[in-house]
This record gives sequence, C-alpha cells and structure tokens, in this order.
Amino acid sequence: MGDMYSAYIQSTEHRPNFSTFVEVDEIPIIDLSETSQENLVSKIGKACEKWGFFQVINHGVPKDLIIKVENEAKKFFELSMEEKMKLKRDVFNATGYYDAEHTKKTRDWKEVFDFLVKDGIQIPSSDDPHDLGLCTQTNHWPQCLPHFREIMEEYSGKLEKLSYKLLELISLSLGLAGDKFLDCFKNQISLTRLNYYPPCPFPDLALGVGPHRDPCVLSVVVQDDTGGLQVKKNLVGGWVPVRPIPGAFVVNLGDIFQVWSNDKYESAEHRVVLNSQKERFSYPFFLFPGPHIMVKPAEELVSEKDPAKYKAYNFGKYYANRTHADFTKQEDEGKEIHNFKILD
Ligand SMILES: O=C(O)CCC(=O)C(=O)O
Ligand SMILES: [Fe+2]
Repeated sequence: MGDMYSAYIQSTEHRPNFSTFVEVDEIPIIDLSETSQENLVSKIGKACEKWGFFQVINHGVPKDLIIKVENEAKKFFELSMEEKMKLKRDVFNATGYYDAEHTKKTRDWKEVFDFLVKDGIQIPSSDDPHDLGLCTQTNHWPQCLPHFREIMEEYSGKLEKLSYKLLELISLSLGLAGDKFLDCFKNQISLTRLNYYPPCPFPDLALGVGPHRDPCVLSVVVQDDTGGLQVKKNLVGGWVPVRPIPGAFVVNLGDIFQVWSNDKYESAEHRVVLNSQKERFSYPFFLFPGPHIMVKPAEELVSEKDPAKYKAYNFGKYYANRTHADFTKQEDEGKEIHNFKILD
C-alpha cells in the first residue's frame, strides 16, 4: 500500500471485521403516521432507550424530492476536482466541499458537501472563553448546477420540520413538555450534509466514517441501498448494520440529547464501512441549537436521587473547538461530552 493511502488506514482495533456478523433484533422501524400519539411516544421512547437509533417511515417528506436530492448530489460529486475545490470548506467557514475529514485522527474515505439551514449565522471564532470574536458562516453553491440550491434548500427545510416533530416526540418520551427545547433553535446552526463514499480498494482497512457519536441534538439520514452504516451495540458485542429501507429515514440521537436526558438516552456510537465495488451516498441533517445555548441536563430529570451527570457547556464554544479540531486532527481530537461529565 503506497504512502498516499496511509492516512486512511485504521488502527487494528478499528478495522472492520467482515467475518463476524452479529445476529440481533433489528433497529426499530417506526411508522410516523400512527394515529395514537401515546403509542408513538412509547415506541420512540423504547427505541431511544435500547438503541439511540431507529428508522422512520411515512414521515411526510415527498419521495420525488428525495430523488431530486440524489440526482443533484450525484451530479455535484461528479464535477471536476477543480470545480469542487472552488467551494472548499475552511477553518473559518465550515460549509461547502471537503474531502479530508478525519474521525479520531484517521482520514475518512469520503467526500462531503455541507450547507446550513440558516445562511449567514455567526459562531464563535474560537473556543477561548475570553475571545468574543465571531465568524459568519455562509453557504456556497455550485454555479454550474442551476437547480442544486433550490432543491437542497427545500430538502433541508423539510428535514428541519421533521426534526422538530421528532424532537417533540422524544421530549414527550422523557416525560418532558413537547416544546421543552424548541426555544433553543432560534439561531440554530443546523447543517445538511451530502456524503459520497467512493468504492474503496481496501475496505477491510479503511472506513467511510470512523467510530463516532454525533455532537448534535439528533440526526436524520437518508441512505441509498448500498448499506454500510453500523451501530455499536455493546450488549451483543459488536456492530449492527442499519439495513437500508427504501424511502425511510434513519434517526439517531446526538450528544446533546444524551446530556439533556441526563444519560437516560445514549448518543450511540456508529460508523460507516466501505464497499470495494459500489459507491454509497447518504444525506444527513444534523439538528443543532443556537451557539448561545448552554447544554445541561433538563432540570425535570435531575433530583437529589438522580443528580446532574454533566456540567453545563456553551454550545458555540464547543462547536468552535470541534470545527477547529477537524482541521488539526493530527494533534487534537477536539472535546467530547465526557469532558463535561461530573464524576461520582
Ligand atoms: O453515511 C451515513 O449513513 C452516516 C454518516 C454519519 O454518521 C455522519 O456523517 O455523522
Ligand atoms: Fe454520524
């Protein structure tokens, strides 16, 4: 294997082992058109407690819109590197095209394109608490694809709406008011991502995305029929595939919900394995709060018997640290929520 690939090689413990297949219950599938809200909330609560992952069907996002997103994403990633590099993401503006993301210091075998739901929002320029500087985040669009922007904006608008519905149901499942967290999203920095995983000549050594937990509130993802997304399930001792279901969205809880729930729910670890023959596309929407929000366990879930398990942290500063770490991954992994854990 030449040096040009060495950045992609996972350490032995993280290499996917294709020979072990874990036979377990399937990740729950939840029908959002179910008329009894009580049943729906109960099913979602169980899925969150057991997996932190579920799939939703009958979610109200039109199928033809998803097909348009798929077509535009394919056209985008087929553009020449020169065209894509015109939209390259940098440390100050974390939107646009990127092909060098690292998860836990190892390069992911993928290309991404990111755009914000709210164009022009400001986030802290650094994680230094004394630095009051802000940087404005602006979306970049490929000029050579005339319908791209309109389709992507429509998609992210629909996913934002679906995320609020899921937020409400998950909040109710924790015994909280359905709108408990809604105010956190006024200046949200939610992001839609297009992921392209090219076929990989050494799928047993590299990963499309290394093992990680999402730093957001929740993620809603469309995946194509290639498969590759897997969830870590310690109880069964391995990685469980999230089977592609045509037209379904995969939903997973992020770190913020883990903190809000005071560890009642877990932000599950997941990864993407590669395929030597087939490319893969996926389109996640990451629901993030505004940068001013202090993330801490919901007071309704904290008591003398069940004290807060996390110290409050400022989301904007946390996000700035993670974004910065993305560009300096070789030395710094960035903060994770366990850094705010209150140890007993
Ligand atoms: O490609 C996928 O299915 C999920 C990717 C993912 O986990 C992420 O981008 O955070
Ligand atoms: Fe993820």
